[in-house]
Amino acid sequence: MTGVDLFAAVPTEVTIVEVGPRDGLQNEPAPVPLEVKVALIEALAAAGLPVVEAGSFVSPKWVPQMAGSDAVLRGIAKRPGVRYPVLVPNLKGFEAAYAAGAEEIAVFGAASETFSQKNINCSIEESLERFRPVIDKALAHDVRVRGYVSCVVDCPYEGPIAPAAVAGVARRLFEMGCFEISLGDTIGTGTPRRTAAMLAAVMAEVPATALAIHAHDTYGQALANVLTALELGVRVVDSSVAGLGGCPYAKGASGNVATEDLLFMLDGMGVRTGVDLDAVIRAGEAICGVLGRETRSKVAQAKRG
Ligand SMILES: CC(C)(COP(=O)([O-])OP(=O)([O-])OC[C@H]1O[C@@H](n2cnc3c(N)ncnc32)[C@H](O)[C@@H]1OP(=O)([O-])[O-])[C@@H](O)C(=O)NCCC(=O)NCCSC(=O)C[C@@](C)(O)CC(=O)[O-]
Repeated sequence: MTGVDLFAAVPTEVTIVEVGPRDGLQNEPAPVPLEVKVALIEALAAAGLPVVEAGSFVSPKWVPQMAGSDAVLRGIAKRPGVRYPVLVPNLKGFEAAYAAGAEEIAVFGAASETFSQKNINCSIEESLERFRPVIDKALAHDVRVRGYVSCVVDCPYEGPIAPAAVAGVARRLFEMGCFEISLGDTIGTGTPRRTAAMLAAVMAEVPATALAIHAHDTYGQALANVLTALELGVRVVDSSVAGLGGCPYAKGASGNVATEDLLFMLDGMGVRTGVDLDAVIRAGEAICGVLGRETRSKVAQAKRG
């Protein structure tokens, strides 16, 4: 095997999208104070993370943890060159996000009908029709739009999801003007071969350069799935500091791959990210201290000794 580089296709540079302050904190049982959210976002940006998801402009009746995202967005001392996207489900959310200074938003759909109903109270088709004016308005105001697709491998209600269904939703969002499509393995049941099959179907519709992988680590498969995506040409990876999170509408789902663990793998493979692992570990310790919980990052645990 000497001379064969198994990882020749892995990009030399990867962009990490830190989703902990949104995907992580949306799932906390107790509300997290504004100043804690602001401090977390600022610490993550200071660690070199180029994209830090800062909140969600959704109904506070549905996700009370994300109430006050306008104050968060206004409260953070924004660093030049760092992006602070927020989730937006409809025009009402866009108006509020734009008024709070959002320069990037993310609309979020699903490849599963039942998950779409449970998460955003409408069918996949209705959601796409709802996103269209949001995307149009955002682009008219020079606001970039990312698109999420949930349940790209399995749905907590329907079971396996056909790769073609994922590809169809991803293509529609891309055609509507999303610059990037983040593919969410919401309940973390994907394994590398299934992830690769899903990606192959999506890549027939959307270029790899416009894709991100969003892997929850519920079954310990996240890093393997991320590496699979990188080998197939994906260059953007979502992750969550301390592995915080889950989805309120996917019972039992745990957090994304921990940013610390992702960084340890990428650093070890010589892939550039521009992110300081030790600074992320400190940010993770700080938020876990406030939340009164143990980090889910194996690297943070190991380094603590
Ligand atoms: C989409 C809706 C609003 C539909 O919810 P609905 O009940 O069908 O909406 P509605 O238009 O009938 O409005 C109901 C009430 O909500 C209000 N409302 C309506 N819109 C907004 C808004 N934007 N901001 C604030 N308030 C809003 C609206 O004003 C009204 O208030 P009322 O008259 O009853 O007082 C609701 O289902 C919702 O907010 N869902 C959000 C669910 C969510 O945030 N899920 C977690 C994020 S997705 C995720 O985590 C997965 C991901 C992205 O990480 C990837 C992965 O891992 O798979």
